[in-house]
Amino acid sequence: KQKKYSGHLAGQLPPGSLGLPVIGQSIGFLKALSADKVDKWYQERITKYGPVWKASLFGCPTVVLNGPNANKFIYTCDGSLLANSQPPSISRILGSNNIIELSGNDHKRVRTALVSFLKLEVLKQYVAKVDDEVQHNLLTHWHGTKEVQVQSLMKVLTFNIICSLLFGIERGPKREKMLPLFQDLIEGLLSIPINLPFTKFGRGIIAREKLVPMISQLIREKREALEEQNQQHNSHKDLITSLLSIHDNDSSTMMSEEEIIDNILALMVAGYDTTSVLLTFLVKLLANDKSIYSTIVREQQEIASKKAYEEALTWEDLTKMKYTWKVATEVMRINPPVTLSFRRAKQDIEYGGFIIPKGWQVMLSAPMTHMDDSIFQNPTMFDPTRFEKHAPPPPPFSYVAFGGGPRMCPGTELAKMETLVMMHRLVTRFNWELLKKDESFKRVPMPEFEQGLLVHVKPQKKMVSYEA
Ligand code: HEM
Repeated sequence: KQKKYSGHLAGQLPPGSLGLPVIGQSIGFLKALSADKVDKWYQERITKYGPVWKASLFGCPTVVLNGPNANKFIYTCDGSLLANSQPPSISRILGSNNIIELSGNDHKRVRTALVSFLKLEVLKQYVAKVDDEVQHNLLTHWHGTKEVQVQSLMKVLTFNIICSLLFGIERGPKREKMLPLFQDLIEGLLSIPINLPFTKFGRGIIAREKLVPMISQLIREKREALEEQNQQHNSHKDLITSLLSIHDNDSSTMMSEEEIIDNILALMVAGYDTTSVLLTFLVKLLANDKSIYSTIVREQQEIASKKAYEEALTWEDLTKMKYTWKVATEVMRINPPVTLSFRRAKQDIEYGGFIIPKGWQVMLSAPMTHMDDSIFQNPTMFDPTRFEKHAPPPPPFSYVAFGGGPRMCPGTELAKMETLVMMHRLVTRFNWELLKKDESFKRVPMPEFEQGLLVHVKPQKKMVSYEA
């Protein structure tokens, strides 16, 4: 029998167990997460309790919701009912002004400013820049080596692209100084918040303290450059310049310097691991599935055949990579890079006949819908034709690799651009084989391959002649 909730809304708490004090079900959950079996962990509870149930996770009573309607409810819910809620380590390291922490008008304002650079019409101009970073990455790290660790190289690539496009930091010592600092910062985000110099959290704080003056200096330089320039000819060379140039109605800049710093850090974190994970899964898939590999190669060779060897890709070329993107979309259906989303009830909420009390955590098992056989037939089968034009599109809020609603990933177009350019250059320049056919990965919470996905690489003929 369910306990009655005696808060201001009368009703029942969802079924389920809160387990032991503090620990709750966190250990079992983290174990399932690490083994990439969270869907099984959820399914056991859904079978037992139904689609709305409670548990205690990360020291907090939590209601877990499931299904497209639940996804829609959480993704589109007003911020005064459900707010974004992250562990305290995240806001301490990324700063309290970062977009993930904000809600209401502040969220809208900061998001509008970021999207004014990240939207497709603007990003289209930067395909050649992304291509330059991709070609440089391949020449530096893949060429001339027999064995590569794919995941770490994909991280170097996404870091470099973000440095170039978003921060306007070109190749050189500044980037090299920043990379290890960003890595410490990222490792500290999901750590136990004990601030000592040797803990992950402590190292994350130290990294923030070193990065903030570097970014401040960058902002100063860009502000000066902007003042010297004729404003009318300002062509938004990077995100920071763009943020410094856009103004509110009262002509003050839309974001303060503190806000720019916190959001620069947040964008780096949001864009670095996610896209590199997708690229790593793609490399693995293409090594194991010859039929998908050859269809992608055909699509990419067709584009390459009309261009000179190193000629930069254009936006138009990317629009012809439809099959490659369907494959990437299906990769993210089966292995979504982001699987956990947390919110917090700002007031008592009635949902599905139950009460979610104020202050409780609400967790979205969003990608459960990716494996729901009433939505995606034969869900464990890899089938990019699900996303063909003639196939019925999945119902709203059931494919949620990029989230949904007003907080849907604003980096989708950038992630797509990076993925398509890298896949084009990889399949037209290299052949590769996995050193371990089924190298597994853990989710911590992002997928990390045990050996970083080791592959044996061989440059294709043209690359050899280029070398000569
Ligand atoms: C394959 C790559 C990516 C995937 C799968 C992905 C996935 C997601 C998901 C699922 C969310 C929503 C989380 C929630 O509602 O709780 C999100 C939010 C976000 N993503 Fe991405 N992302 C990717 C790449 C990027 C890139 C390249 C950037 C920018 C450089 C970026 C920036 C952001 C930001 C700033 C948010 C927070 C938006 C807000 O709260 O309004 N992401 N992403």
